Amino acid sequence: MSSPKIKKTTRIATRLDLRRLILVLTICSALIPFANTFYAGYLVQRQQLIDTTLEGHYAYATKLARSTDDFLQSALQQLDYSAKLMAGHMDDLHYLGEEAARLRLQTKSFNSVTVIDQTGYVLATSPETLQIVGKTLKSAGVTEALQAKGPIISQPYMAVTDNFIIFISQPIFAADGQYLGAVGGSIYLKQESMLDTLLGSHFYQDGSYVFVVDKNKHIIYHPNNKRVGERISNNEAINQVSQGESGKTPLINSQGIEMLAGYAVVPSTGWGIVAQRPKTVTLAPLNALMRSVLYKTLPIALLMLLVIWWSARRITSPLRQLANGARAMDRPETAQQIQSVKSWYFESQELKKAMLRGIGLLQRNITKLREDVNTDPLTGLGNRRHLEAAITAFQAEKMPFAVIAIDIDHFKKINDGFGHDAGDEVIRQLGRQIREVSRADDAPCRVGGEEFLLLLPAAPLHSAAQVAERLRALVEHTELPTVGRISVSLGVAHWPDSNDDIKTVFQQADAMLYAAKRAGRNRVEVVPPATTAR
Ligand SMILES: Nc1nc2c(ncn2[C@@H]2O[C@H](COP(=O)(O)OP(=O)(O)OP(=O)(O)O)[C@@H](O)[C@H]2O)c(=O)[nH]1
Repeated sequence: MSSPKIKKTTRIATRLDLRRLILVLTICSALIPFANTFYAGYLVQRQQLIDTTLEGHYAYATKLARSTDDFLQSALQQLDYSAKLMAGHMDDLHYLGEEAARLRLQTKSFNSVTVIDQTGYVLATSPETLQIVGKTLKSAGVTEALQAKGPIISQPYMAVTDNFIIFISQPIFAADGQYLGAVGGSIYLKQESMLDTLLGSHFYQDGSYVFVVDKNKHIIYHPNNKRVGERISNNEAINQVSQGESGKTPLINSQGIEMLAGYAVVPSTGWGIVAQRPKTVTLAPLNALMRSVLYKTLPIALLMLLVIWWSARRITSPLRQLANGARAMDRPETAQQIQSVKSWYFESQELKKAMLRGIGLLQRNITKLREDVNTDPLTGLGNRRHLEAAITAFQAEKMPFAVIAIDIDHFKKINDGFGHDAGDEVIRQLGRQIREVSRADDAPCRVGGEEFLLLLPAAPLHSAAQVAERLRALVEHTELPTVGRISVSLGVAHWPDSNDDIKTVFQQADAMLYAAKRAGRNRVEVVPPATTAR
């Protein structure tokens, strides 16, 4: 009884023949390393690209922080120079206006310039269109400047002119050191300003951009100036830079977009400059490159698969044919089929040879077995099964035949007098003699202990009677080593001449045999013509 496990294994083996197995193994051994190398290569290049981009943005943010710092220092120096000139002309409003205009137009550092006295009262402006001359300003920048009585760069705030600005100012002192007021330049954060020149001119067209935040995480510069003034708290780069840290990091920005950012602090103000680029934009060329590599290598990979599949077919084809042959080893035509298998390589040749040897052996054994089944082991003549097969064949072919029934006379005495082995030898000897008088087509059979039948196809009754007589005489005149001379009695009949019914013909032959016994043995009795049907 086969176990479920063996059944399952057989089912799998039936589904998975050698060709499929080789194909699966080839795909695994060729395509998986190929895919793995391809993917690993992609990952390495991707990481390199990310690292290079981060490094580049960090270097860029650092450079911009330094330029911005230089610009602010330079702006303070320009204001300081003007403050010294204005110190001697605080009551000359025309002069102050001229100097403010020169400062704004020549340096182009500021969107506007304002001169105030020590109370915040506006003495002069450029441009004059500001319309704040004569007003006392209380804005954050002005208040900070008046309190500091020194150079300041304000935090961004909403000015009286309704502009979101940064106010940079220098104090004005008289020659005797008396504080007279301040001259300040404003940078309008939501309009075109020096910051655009400084930061926006470096704006990449490849998706990279720069923005600037103050210490409180308010945007003070952004390429989209609608975002100026916005406070951003959930951005890693801004968090770092507002704590005075410079560096680089991948991050998800406030809009939920993955970015690669470099950031640096402007030392004089604590502002943070962030240069960043969307990750997808950074990786897009690499993805395109990998796609192109894939498209170019795919045909080669497919060709390789095809070659492997074809080779697998060539290798497995003889094995497959041999396996089919192995399933039908008992059929006579299998040897011919296996002989025609083209075994083009050593292993299949050896397999083929071994199978042919095996089939030869098997078929010899089968033939021998078939013969044994129909043969009497003592005499080598046919047995009762052989007799029946012969009768069936003659009947089918409508082949007339004669029957000779043969029995050894007084065989019991031979057995009793010389032993069973001697008796056996007598039976064997009679077998040989029956064969001696038979033709190749005749069917000599041993059907009982010392009873024999000889069927003679196509032999008429009188010919069979002659054969019977020849056998009788042969036995009678043969001297046997142990038992000496013996004799046999024989009865002869014919089908269909003696009777149409085969069974009756055999009974007639038997009856003739016993008639011979009764008549004194060592005789041949033939069915008399009166009992023949025709
Ligand atoms: N040695 C040997 N003896 C056998 C074999 N088969 C049957 N016998 C013996 O053959 C004998 C047949 O004896 P009977 O049938 O009485 O006939 P008979 O002695 O030959 O006498 P008749 O036939 O009347 O002449 C018996 O003693 C059987 O035991 C066999 O295969 N070998």
